[in-house]
Amino acid sequence: MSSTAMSTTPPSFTQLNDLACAKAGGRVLFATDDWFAVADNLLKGDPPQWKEGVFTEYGKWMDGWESRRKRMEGHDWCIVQLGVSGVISGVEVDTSYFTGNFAPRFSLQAACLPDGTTFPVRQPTMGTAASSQQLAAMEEMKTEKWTELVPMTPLRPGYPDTCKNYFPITSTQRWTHVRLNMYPDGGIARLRVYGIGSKDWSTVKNSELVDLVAMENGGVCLGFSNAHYGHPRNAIGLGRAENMGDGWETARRLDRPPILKADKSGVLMVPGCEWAVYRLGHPGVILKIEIDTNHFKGNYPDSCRIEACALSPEEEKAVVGKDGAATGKWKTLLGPTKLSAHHRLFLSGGQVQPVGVVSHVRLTMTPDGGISRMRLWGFPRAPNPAKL
Ligand SMILES: NC(=O)NC(NC(N)=O)C(=O)[O-]
Repeated sequence: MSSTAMSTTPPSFTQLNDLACAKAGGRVLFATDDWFAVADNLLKGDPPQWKEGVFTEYGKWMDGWESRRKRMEGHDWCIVQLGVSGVISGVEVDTSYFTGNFAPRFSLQAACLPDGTTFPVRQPTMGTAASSQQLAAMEEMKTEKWTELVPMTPLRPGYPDTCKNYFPITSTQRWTHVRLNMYPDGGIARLRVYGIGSKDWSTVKNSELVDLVAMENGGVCLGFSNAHYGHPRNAIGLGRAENMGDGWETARRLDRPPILKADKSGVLMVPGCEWAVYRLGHPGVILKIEIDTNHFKGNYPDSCRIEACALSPEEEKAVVGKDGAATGKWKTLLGPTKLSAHHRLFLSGGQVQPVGVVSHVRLTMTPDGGISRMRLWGFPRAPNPAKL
């Protein structure tokens, strides 16, 4: 089911979507002990912090999940409902700043629980632990449904060079929940569950417009030229971006001419651009596009364009990782389009080119900057116009 090999350089699965983060709707449903710091901190999107000399009523302030030193039988664990259910390719267990108090061992289980599965009401509160009634209620849940993805494995302490613990996962099943076990107790700063969302497309009607690239619908970023300030996977995240950090933002390109000039249509004449390639959650016909530069006010791109094509899995392998994801198959879906600051641009009709059924898109921004969201609404398969 899993490999327990740990590596220090981030493995490629960390480029996928974090299915558990709070931003994607991930939630802690149950934790055995929230004494020093509540389990909900595991799912925060921002990197863990250290606050020198800051203490709470219960102990040292810590940015993560930290249970008490156990003085009873058992071990600590929590249940996380994934924000987006899907196939998990790997996990990152970050022990940042937990040095004398990190969880020495952990394991990860997963389950695909039916909608409506209920858990005891959770009120995350420091200085508390699950009551015996709550623990008994959890026992009644058929916990044998949990499948082990990572067996009990040592973790390393939260020093800068040892805090990141990576574990690849080979299961190809769809999961809705994970259970994180700490043996016997201690602290973990962040849990990142990397993978690709999976949607039941059989329930989607031919005439239903769906954002085919959205993370929750199985879209994923496969490659990019630059993600200096923000990863392009953010552009397919849930809802509108919370702030500038929740978008795709590149560094300023250094090949921009010292004095900028524009063509007759006002598009800047610059040699370089930045790109990101996405696989759609389902091949389809794209009819409407939204490009949102929300929060990018002094750093929105001058323009963007989108190309699209249908790629087989073999063709995808050949394309991904290549400079500019070059393939002769790209067709223009959206020609060069001027963008503006902090603005939601909706495109349809004659602006969106009829390129047929496509499975992949390449979003290009010129010359650089930030795009907070890209939405590609379409039909998940070529519709029969007579039936619309
Ligand atoms: N100094 C500590 O961190 N002590 C304890 N933890 C917190 N957060 O206070 C502990 O015993 O693990």
